[in-house]
Amino acid sequence: MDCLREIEGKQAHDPMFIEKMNKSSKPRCIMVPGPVIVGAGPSGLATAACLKEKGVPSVVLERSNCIASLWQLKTYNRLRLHLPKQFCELPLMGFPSDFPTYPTKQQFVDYLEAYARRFDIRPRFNETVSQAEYDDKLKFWRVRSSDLKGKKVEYVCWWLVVATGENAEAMVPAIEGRAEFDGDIRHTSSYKSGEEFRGKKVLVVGCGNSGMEVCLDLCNHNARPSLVVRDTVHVLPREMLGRSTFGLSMWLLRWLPMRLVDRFLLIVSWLMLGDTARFGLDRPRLGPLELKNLSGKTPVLDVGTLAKIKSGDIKVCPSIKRLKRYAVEFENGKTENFDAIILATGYKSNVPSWLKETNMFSEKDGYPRKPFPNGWKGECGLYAVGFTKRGLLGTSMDAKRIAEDIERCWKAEAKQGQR
Ligand SMILES: Cc1cc2nc3c(=O)[nH]c(=O)nc-3n(C[C@H](O)[C@H](O)[C@H](O)COP(=O)(O)OP(=O)(O)OC[C@H]3O[C@@H](n4cnc5c(N)ncnc54)[C@H](O)[C@@H]3O)c2cc1C
Ligand SMILES: NC(=O)C1=CN([C@@H]2O[C@H](COP(=O)(O)OP(=O)(O)OC[C@H]3O[C@@H](n4cnc5c(N)ncnc54)[C@H](OP(=O)(O)O)[C@@H]3O)[C@@H](O)[C@H]2O)C=CC1
Ligand SMILES: O=C(O)C(=O)Cc1c[nH]c2ccccc12
Repeated sequence: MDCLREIEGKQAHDPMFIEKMNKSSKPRCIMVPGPVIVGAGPSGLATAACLKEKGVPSVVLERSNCIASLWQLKTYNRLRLHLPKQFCELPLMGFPSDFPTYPTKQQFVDYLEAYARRFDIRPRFNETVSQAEYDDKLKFWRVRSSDLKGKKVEYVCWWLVVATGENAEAMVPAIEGRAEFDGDIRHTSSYKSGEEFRGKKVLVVGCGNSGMEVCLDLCNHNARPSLVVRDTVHVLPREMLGRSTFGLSMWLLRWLPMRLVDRFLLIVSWLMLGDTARFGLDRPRLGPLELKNLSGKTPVLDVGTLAKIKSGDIKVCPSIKRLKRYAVEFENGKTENFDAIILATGYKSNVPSWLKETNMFSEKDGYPRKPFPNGWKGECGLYAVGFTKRGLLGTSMDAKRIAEDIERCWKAEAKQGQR
């Protein structure tokens, strides 16, 4: 017996054994009276704040070690909001009045930190949700998370709010010959500044807002960027007629049909930017707002990149065929040398990797199946915030609706409890 006790005592101090026990033993179970919110980005914070204001407590789980990890850890230094601040504020607390129209990334992060403090939202950091499943017998959600050491916890709750975002994972395309290329290849989510590419020839793949702005940043740091454009794209000036293009569009949409507003945007863009097709940027057949509405594809809001394309500082290239040691062969048969490649190829949702549910969320793209504005609510207490392809404005709408809906059930439960 003493011998067993001695082994037990030694094991209690053996990190290898503790690690093994943590991994193999049953997860600790925590009953949560209110909803569990997965993700502490703007969407998770907005939902937690709206719930808090209605007296509903929640638990926020975040895989990273900070709030708004997309903004703090995965964006480049020169980033600013590209919609004016009044279209990007979260419910219940506006931006400080001394913020500029287009706040910098740091200002936006400061605002979110202040927002979390104001509503006393304290996410559980370094907890990655690996599985969430509805228990049909018990009528509860079971949400499993694991921390950095592999220690598992199971949260049991009535409501589950998915706030993991449209940008949860980088989209990295398979490119033939990738292993052969000897230069640096990275996604925009790990690009900070053109400083480290000074003097280098860099190929930027993808011409969404990230790709266009990274090219400009590279130019400003005396690197030599080329841009792969494989499809059509709408480039609009960020401002027109002394107003933000986005604000002006929203205002015009109150009076005019979308097609007419699109026509207007295209005429003004043509007057301000010229014919973008002349520089290798063909426009889609549908107008910018109609395309955004139908497919979710965001128009590029130009902050100076187009001028650099016109001046020849940024070269436009076709799709990549394959990579070689220090060169890229393009679909048109031409080969050119490059020191580095930056993939500005976008992001994807990670919901299908952890949520065991397929009625509300599509397994294909990890977005709610129901189109806007009905995608926020599923069955059995399941909700989605921030999957509308409408930026922070969409987040605010979802968060308010979700909090109202949960509040109704919460109050009904409380009444039943009193009886
Ligand atoms: C470069 C860039 C600029 C943008 N600029 C604008 C803009 O100007 N205006 C605008 O309206 N929108 C903009 N957007 C859109 C963007 O989607 C929103 O700004 C916003 O970040 C969305 O918030 P979110 O909380 O839904 O998602 P995120 O900010 O991505 O937050 C989701 C959180 O969930 C966490 N998470 C993911 N999976 C798990 C898991 N399994 N377990 C636990 N936690 C998890 C992530 O770590 C992350 O912190 C921009 C996006 C990008 C990429
Ligand atoms: N200042 C701001 O506020 C900024 C906002 N954003 C926002 O962040 C979100 C993500 O933007 P972003 O990172 O640009 O991603 P996007 O998804 O908007 O753009 C990705 C681009 O990459 C292209 N692409 C994808 N795969 C390939 C490939 N294999 N070869 C060539 N091209 C490819 C796509 O082309 P195709 O269309 O043909 O698929 C598309 O043009 C958007 O909502 C955007 O508006 C981003 C940066 C700045
Ligand atoms: O940054 C984004 O992509 C957003 O989701 C917000 C946004 C930018 N430009 C737009 C045009 C129409 C609707 C939303 C946006």
